[in-house]
Amino acid sequence: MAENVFEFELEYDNNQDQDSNDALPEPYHHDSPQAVDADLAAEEEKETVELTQSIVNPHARIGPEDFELLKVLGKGGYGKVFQVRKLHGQDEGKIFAMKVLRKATIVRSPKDYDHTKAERNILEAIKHPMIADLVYAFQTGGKLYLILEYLSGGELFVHLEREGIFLEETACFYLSQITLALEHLHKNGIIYRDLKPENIMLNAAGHVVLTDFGLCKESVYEDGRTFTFCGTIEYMAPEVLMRSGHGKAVDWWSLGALMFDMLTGSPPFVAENRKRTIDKILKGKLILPGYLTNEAKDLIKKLLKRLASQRLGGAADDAKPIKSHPFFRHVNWRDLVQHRVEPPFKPSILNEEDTSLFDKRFTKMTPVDSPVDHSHLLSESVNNLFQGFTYVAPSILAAVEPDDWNLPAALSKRRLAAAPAPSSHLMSGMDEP
Ligand SMILES: Nc1ncnc2c1ncn2[C@@H]1O[C@H](COP(=O)(O)OP(=O)(O)OP(=O)(O)O)[C@@H](O)[C@H]1O
Repeated sequence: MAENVFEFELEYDNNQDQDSNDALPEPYHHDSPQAVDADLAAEEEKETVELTQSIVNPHARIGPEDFELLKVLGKGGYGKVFQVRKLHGQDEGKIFAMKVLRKATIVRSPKDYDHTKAERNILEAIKHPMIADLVYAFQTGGKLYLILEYLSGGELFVHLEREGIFLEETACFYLSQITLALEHLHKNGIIYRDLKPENIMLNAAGHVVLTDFGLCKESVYEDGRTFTFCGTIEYMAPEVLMRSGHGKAVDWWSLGALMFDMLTGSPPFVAENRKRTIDKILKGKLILPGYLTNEAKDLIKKLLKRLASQRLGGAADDAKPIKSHPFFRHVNWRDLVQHRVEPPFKPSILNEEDTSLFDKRFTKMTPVDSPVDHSHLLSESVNNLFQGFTYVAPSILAAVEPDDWNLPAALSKRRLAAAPAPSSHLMSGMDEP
């Protein structure tokens, strides 16, 4: 493929980008009284359910003593994620992912879902083949431990980084599975909100599974670093960045940003710093490379409409028009949800414990060579974290030295790649929407 195929400019140009259909109207400014009113109105309609041990496993007595900590898998904005093995009772020997948070709440909009069906159990609302299964939860030492299905295929975007970009057919498979997961959450009144590459994982067979489920999380980090926008912002909808009150359509914007990323190699609006990235998301011109098919261009344009009311998926029928868009014309949605469609590639893993597809900075921490008591070396907070666990792998002890615990989440290569495009000229064959 020609070298310059992927070179294109996403230059922010104040003079050209004010497409009147697409510019955000003034009342969307986050300091405006209208925006505040919208936020308050939205808050009033919300129902919040805090995830607790009694909600997730009301009948089983589960605690840290039931798990062995094997590896660190990753670190998000809110806490670390470990690979664990269940030691006793049901699921004995099975591998899970364990996420440590201070607190997690699921926020639902009651007006959006069918109460008779969904209100029975919040867990039903988040159960779906394309959403990580929450199997157990327990609380101890002021922390919440969520035991989730272990997704050994790693982050989808690790595979994308390896490939550079995906063929449209490949992207179509992943995007359609993500669409199904979002549609399910929306039907249950839940907005995912934080759709971004790091949250899209693959299971052992290569099917998409979203981690989280619109959780509102509280960080385990103790220095108050919990900002709304502490992580990746490149995939966030304009109305999220403007804090102007937002609905389900925010997830469809993120889907559009992911689609753009999968097909071109970087998110649609990137700049050298967060402020300029936000500026571009709010006002920058969307430039689509000419090698995309018309169907792909059309869907991206319709998902990246700045006004949520004009965005595909922004109406009451939510995912319906997205699923019937020509880009997805070959998708058999029924087969897809039942995992009856062969994934584009199968992750190469040896067994269910395999962590080779995870970031080695986490999984290959220098092992501490003797199983001695390291507690005197660890800070009180780290000590508390491991209290009660039957076994903590030496590599985990090495991985959570107090200094490291406070480091910001490691930047993925892809997020680093979300730097400004160096070229200052438009490549040939570029289309403008
Ligand atoms: N169920 C899982 N199975 C395997 N690995 C997982 C699982 N959940 C999360 N991880 C790994 O841990 C990393 C951090 O998780 P995650 O992004 O969900 O954390 P977080 O604290 O919720 O942060 P954020 O909200 O910033 O994404 C993921 O990028 C992934 O590599």
